[in-house]
Amino acid sequence: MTSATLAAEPLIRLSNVSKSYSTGGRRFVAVSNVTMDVREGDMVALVGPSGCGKTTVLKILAGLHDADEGEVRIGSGTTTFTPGRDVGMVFQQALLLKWRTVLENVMLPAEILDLPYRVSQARARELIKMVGLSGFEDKYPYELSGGMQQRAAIARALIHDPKLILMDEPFGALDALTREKMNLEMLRIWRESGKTILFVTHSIQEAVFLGARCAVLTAGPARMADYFDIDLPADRGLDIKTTDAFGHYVKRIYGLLGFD
Ligand SMILES: Nc1ncnc2c1ncn2[C@@H]1O[C@H](COP(=O)(O)OP(=O)(O)OP(=O)(O)O)[C@@H](O)[C@H]1O
Repeated sequence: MTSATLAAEPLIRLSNVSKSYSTGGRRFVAVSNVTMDVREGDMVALVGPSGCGKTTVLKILAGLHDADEGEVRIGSGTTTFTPGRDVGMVFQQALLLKWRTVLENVMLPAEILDLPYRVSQARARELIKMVGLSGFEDKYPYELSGGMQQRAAIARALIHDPKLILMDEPFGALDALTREKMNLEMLRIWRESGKTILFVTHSIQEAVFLGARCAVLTAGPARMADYFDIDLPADRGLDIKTTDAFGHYVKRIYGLLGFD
């Protein structure tokens, strides 16, 4: 294989992945037909209604669940991948430890992974700056707004320099204006960190605004309906939401979800 071929290899390849759960003696398809390549450094949005299997896909990628069928490959000829070390996660709730300061919360994965303390602390301070929390290093979670808590959670997800960031509705609990602001911040953080990010959302606008690519999942039946590039400039501002191109993608997703 040539180096050009290796460089073009996706970081993630999912082919026809499906997963069922057993409840009350019955099998229930949580997600099926998931086929997607994720290039290193892309931000990919997974959008769909409640119960369509978005979190299940993230859990499979995090190594928390095995797929029942299909191929799951993470890593490439040039990039090794160890789920316990190479995944950073951000959830709908920030889940900060209330007895730890921002700096101590951001340091937590570094402590768990036993990474060198001084280097990690310097990195934590850099990340706190990158997520816009300079000056709040020694504050406790109760002293932060919801948006600030999510910023700290994002810094915590980045502290061990993971190759893949999985975000499950990270801004779902924020008010609408804070969410818009965090969307802008998220684009900046993605550009500055260069990370590969999978981002789950119920919001079609958020998916189109943040995604370099977008996977649309449907419920009943739970399956991946489509996966396509969002061909908008990487350096997007909120004004892009009023453009025809943005509207075209929003309309496409509404159609896939049956809102024609
Ligand atoms: N551990 C489990 N055991 C049984 N059923 C489960 C389990 N986890 C998820 N499910 C079911 O599988 C389906 C897909 O769940 P999943 O959490 O992946 O959906 P989702 O798209 O992330 O939903 P939401 O947007 O509401 O978080 C749901 O119907 C859910 O009830």
